[in-house]
Amino acid sequence: MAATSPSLSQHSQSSLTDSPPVPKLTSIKALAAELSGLTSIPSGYDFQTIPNIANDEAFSEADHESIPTIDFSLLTSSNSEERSKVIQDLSKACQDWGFFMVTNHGVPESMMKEMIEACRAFFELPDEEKQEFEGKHVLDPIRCANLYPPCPQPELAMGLPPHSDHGLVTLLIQNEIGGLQVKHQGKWINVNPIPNSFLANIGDHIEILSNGKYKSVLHRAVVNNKDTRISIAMPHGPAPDAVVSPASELVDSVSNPPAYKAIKYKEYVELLQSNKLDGKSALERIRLYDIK
Ligand SMILES: O=C(O)CCC(=O)C(=O)O
Ligand SMILES: [Fe+2]
Repeated sequence: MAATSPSLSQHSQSSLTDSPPVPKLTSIKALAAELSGLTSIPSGYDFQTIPNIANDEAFSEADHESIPTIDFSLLTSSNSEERSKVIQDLSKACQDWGFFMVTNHGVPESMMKEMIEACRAFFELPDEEKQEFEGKHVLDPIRCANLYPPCPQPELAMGLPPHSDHGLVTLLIQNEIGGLQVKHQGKWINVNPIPNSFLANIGDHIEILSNGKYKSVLHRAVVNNKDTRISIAMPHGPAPDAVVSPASELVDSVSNPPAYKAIKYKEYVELLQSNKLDGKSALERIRLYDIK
């Protein structure tokens, strides 16, 4: 798994897709200053004009549909029944949701808060200083910090457009402001941050390795008109030259043939970049047949 070193990227309430043209703003500070006097967003930031995001699918706020929670401490419980139950829950979460909250993980709450505050302080730095930390390539080991300032017309904007993560597993910490939504059974479900928890999600390469059993699920970040949201995503991927394919133990040529072509991780990322961030296009390209 890739280690992490700091490299921070900043998202705004604009969509990160490449069209239509947006006003040139170099930093979140510039953007926030620009927005403070505005009651509506500049037209180029209106995500409803972007074909991939327009005509949005159903959105659900139903309380009963929420991301599963895994109590990490139970994974090492001395009680084997408890252990086997949480392992089953974890497997089910990876199959049904591709996302789960992790509680009782042992990372001190104070450390998680400090990371969020360090991230907030980072975004206050002058642009020249921030640029020193920028990753040069998507495969540079990164810790990706996201800042979503308040937006005057949140219903028209998108903090981060729908995508799946390309690595193995991503761990995310966030401040207390919600905004992340996960696609589940055709609907966008709000993730309500549980204090002091990590959010884990399966990336494309676990979907490949598990032959489609564990799902790499679309997610996106929406914005609001009151509070600044901060999140730090820590992606973990295979080595760049590792060739990833469905695990031989999980396939058989008759009843469960491989559903994905083998591909080198770095070639996959290049494929992904050539297709832009519009959903699961790279995964679709190497899928050999439809899986449910
Ligand atoms: O800000 C968030 O909650 C989502 C971040 C994310 O999905 C990513 O960085 O890949
Ligand atoms: Fe993501």
